[in-house]
Amino acid sequence: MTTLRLGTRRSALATTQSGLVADRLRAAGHTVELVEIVTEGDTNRAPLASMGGTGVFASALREALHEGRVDLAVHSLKDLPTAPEEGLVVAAVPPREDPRDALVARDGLTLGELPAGSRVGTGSPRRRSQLAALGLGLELVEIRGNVGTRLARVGEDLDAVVLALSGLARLGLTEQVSEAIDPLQVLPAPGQGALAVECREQDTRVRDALAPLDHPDTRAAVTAERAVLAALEAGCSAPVGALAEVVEDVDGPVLSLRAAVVAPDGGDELRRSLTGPLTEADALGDRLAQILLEDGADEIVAAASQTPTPSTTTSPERAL
Ligand SMILES: NCc1[nH]cc(CCC(=O)O)c1CC(=O)O
Repeated sequence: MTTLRLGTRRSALATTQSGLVADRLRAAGHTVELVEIVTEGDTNRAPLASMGGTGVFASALREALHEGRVDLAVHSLKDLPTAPEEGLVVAAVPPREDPRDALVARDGLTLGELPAGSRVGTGSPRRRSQLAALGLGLELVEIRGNVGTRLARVGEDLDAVVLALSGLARLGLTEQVSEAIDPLQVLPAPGQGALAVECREQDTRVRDALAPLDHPDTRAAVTAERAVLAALEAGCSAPVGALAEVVEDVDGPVLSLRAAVVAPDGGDELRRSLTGPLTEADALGDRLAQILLEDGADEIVAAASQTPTPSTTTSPERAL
């Protein structure tokens, strides 16, 4: 059996995620070699939006796949642009980690316990707008950098940071989490907590090796979530949250899909939900997006794309 060359970014999270996939392939009898790929998202500290969004993480890995330098790549699914990439295929979507966002706050404070004026770091317009919409009077501060850099600022210049629980869980850092944020308050990014294992479309050897890693319930859920994003014509940096969960209905399992579109200052907020069969995940996401659009989501998305990200936003806690 020939070696499977797995392209990975070098951050702690990327190597952990790649290691998970490598372990599963090795357990199935394959030989796996990790190949490090440097992306602009890793070397450039500018806001992601100025580099074309989180797609910058995927593009260097995809280039390596196209050029045959690697045979597979593991992406955080939420960083993958929704448009399919010609010549490549997502051959496996492994079981999802917890999709929720996590609050890491000084003294273990929860969202409700953070006093007005607390400085909360997040680099994501989606988190920022939904946190602003809670009306807690938080000062939302733009941050970037890897998980370690963000966590180090808690108790220094920030009272708290919000990041993906899945990343912390994969790095074994959940003891630092003060609260897993309820999706009723902050809906996660489409695909958050899931991985996408990509390879060349024509490479049946690698496709066959990856097929057993696919988890159909996770694939259905992220398909519905990404369909919402695609139909809203919103990118990964848009203030759009979506979460699909497989729930038991009287006739068996169904997909329960929720989505939110929230203006950058938290003032305008649309939340809608739908339930449908797992086999029609794509259509379900598309229908939910149409409902959001009928109710004005396009205006919120358009306004958000014209609003430059300020370095801080203060959520409107109104005085009496
Ligand atoms: N945009 C950065 C990014 N891309 C993927 C993850 C990890 C979360 C995941 O597993 O989806 C993170 C970090 C974060 O959002 O805190």
